[in-house]
Amino acid sequence: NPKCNGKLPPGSMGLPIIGETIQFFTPYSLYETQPFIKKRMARYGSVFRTNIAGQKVIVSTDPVTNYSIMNTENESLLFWCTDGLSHIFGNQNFLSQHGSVHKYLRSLVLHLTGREILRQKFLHEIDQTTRSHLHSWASSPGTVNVRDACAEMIFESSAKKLISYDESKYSKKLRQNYRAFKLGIVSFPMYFPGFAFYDCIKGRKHIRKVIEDIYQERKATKVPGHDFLDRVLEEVEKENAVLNDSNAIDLLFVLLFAAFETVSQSITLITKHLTDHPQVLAELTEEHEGIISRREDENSEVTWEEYKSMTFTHMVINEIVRLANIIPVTFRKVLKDMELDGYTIPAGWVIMMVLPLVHFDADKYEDPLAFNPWRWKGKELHTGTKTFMGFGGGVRPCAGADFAKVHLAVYIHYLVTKYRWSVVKGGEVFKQPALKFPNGLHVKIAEKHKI
Ligand code: HEM
Repeated sequence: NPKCNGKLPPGSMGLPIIGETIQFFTPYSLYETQPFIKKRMARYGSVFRTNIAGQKVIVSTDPVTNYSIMNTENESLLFWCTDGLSHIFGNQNFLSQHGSVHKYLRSLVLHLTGREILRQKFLHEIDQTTRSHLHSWASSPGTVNVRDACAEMIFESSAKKLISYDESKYSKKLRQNYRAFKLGIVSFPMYFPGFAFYDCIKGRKHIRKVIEDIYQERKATKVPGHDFLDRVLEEVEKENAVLNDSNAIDLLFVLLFAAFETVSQSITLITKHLTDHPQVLAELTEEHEGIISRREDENSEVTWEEYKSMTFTHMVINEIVRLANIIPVTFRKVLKDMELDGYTIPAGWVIMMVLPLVHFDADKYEDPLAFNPWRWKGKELHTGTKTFMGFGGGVRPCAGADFAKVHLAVYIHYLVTKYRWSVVKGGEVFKQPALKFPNGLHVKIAEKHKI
């Protein structure tokens, strides 16, 4: 029984050291509440204690409590990564910053992911990349594993915007290393060969080295890349700069990961769900063919006005984000003893909020496990609410939500208007609690006018 100056929430700390880590990482289906959480809620109620990966954790499942925690950042409670994640992302990474430093970094990140840059510059680039990748998928003689092909497409697009990375120039392939890295990101932090965390840290070292080389070369030569790195270097070189070489490289590292992994998983899920739900596909096709019919040139690029007009597309995106729960849990660190739902949470513990629960609550969403984009009709689509926290909410909502949505909307636009596809293999999805596609999603895809 851990020490506490009050009443600790009920629960079990499991085995010495590993606590309940094994139970927490037990796989489960995309369309169910994590059994680890469900069982303990039934036994202990909406707040309980546990030990995951050596970290003392309070699990908070009540959406109203979670919403209020997400709106709080003060001397008692701060946004936090677990110790394992801090090790991976760097101790001074963006996610672990607070107050004015966080505010400053967030506004810097919005130069990469905010609406203005998306409207002025990136929508055009995303359009070009998506068109060319879909065209090459359709031109390939065999099948395409959408899971890998999407990861490649989004990685290429994000790495270009961030650091003008050109895969052909470097022997240490960034994406390959991100693969090892991501497998260990939600794992027990055991730095020993054979453990996913070990590969993850090794992957991190390689990736960081590539980013560092690009960073140092740019800093020395001062030849602009017309990318986010130019902006970062401007900040590093300011007097009294908040950013230094080390945390600037960590920032690039975190953003590259956040940008490509979340978006490529969402695109894979969208492709899968459109295959399985012809009615949704039909309504999307109608929306996008309508957009094309209103253009002077039917082959022109997607414009910002068109993007904003894609109401049904945004309903589909919200529905995918609601069901996928790509960020299954988020953390806050308790700095001073605090009260939560009648219990005392001691300083040093971590609160783990399980945001997906509200997305599967039958009182909030009728038939919650069904993929039903029409449920979003007339509802708020772009802000976090007490019942929709797919992109977080409160004081630190997702900084990349618009960036992700533009990628997804442009992909949907070209997929449904120009291509037909069928799944030939794979498509299974499970959670652990990160999303896993064990057999990928292999499709045969062809341009409509060639069929
Ligand atoms: C479908 C795609 C995405 C989903 C579902 C998603 C979800 C989330 C969620 C739930 C949070 C809040 C975490 C918390 O409160 O603890 C968050 C934060 C964040 N996301 Fe995303 N995200 C997505 C895409 C992206 C992309 C593409 C980027 C960057 C290019 C990004 C960058 C960030 C950053 C920097 C934060 C921290 C914000 C802050 O602390 O102020 N995300 N995201």
